[in-house]
Amino acid sequence: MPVRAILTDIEGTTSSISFVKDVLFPYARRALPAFVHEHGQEADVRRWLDEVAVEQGGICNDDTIVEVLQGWIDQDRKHTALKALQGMVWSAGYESADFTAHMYPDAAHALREWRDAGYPIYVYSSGSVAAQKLFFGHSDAGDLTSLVSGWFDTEMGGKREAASYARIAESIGTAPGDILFLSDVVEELDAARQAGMQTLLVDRINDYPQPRSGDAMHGHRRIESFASAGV
Ligand SMILES: CSCCC(=O)C(=O)COP(=O)(O)O
Ligand SMILES: [Mg+2]
Repeated sequence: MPVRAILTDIEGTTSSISFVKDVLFPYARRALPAFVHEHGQEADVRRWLDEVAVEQGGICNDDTIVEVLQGWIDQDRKHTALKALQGMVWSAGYESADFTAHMYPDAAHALREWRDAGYPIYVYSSGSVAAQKLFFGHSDAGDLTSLVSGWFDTEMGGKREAASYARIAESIGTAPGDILFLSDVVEELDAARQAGMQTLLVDRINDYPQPRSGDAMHGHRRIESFASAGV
């Protein structure tokens, strides 16, 4: 089937899970208390803190909200409010050059090649759109934001729900069957395939030392590098 557009996940796909778990999450965990203290009354921050407070049964203390958020970081919850706040916190880390975002060289190379060949590239990650832009803008391979035609986060819906992929296809104006989605998570690929997209399972051997095979692949073609995508 021809491919007309590429949609990619970030963590575990273009970039290592360990960078997110060992650098980004601890940074956000440490920086959250001071960030909420300094910016908690700004409308775009308050909005998310209030959402957490209401969801937790009406907490009225910011320190408690911070503890809830830190617990969610420890559990790797893909909650839209947490992801929005994490993006704001990481901004300071990237800007002060505390770290750059990990990007596999094969991913950066393929994204450039695909873009040069005329394929529009889109990103769909649980990280907020702002966090995705920071990530691609401060990657090990330099600023890659100009390669990306559009960014999608969980405001489109959960990554394991077929409806989210249908919404993304509609938003970019391309038939689902012409879109190739790359991810390390089989359940995300199942949802994308249910919406009609083509899929590739990315097994980064640093992240997945036990390569998925047989039944664990759910019939998705498996690659270990973007160089083998065959686009
Ligand atoms: C791009 S922001 C940092 C990663 C992150 O917070 C996250 O939850 C990534 O999830 P993904 O959907 O890219 O696997
Ligand atoms: Mg992933």
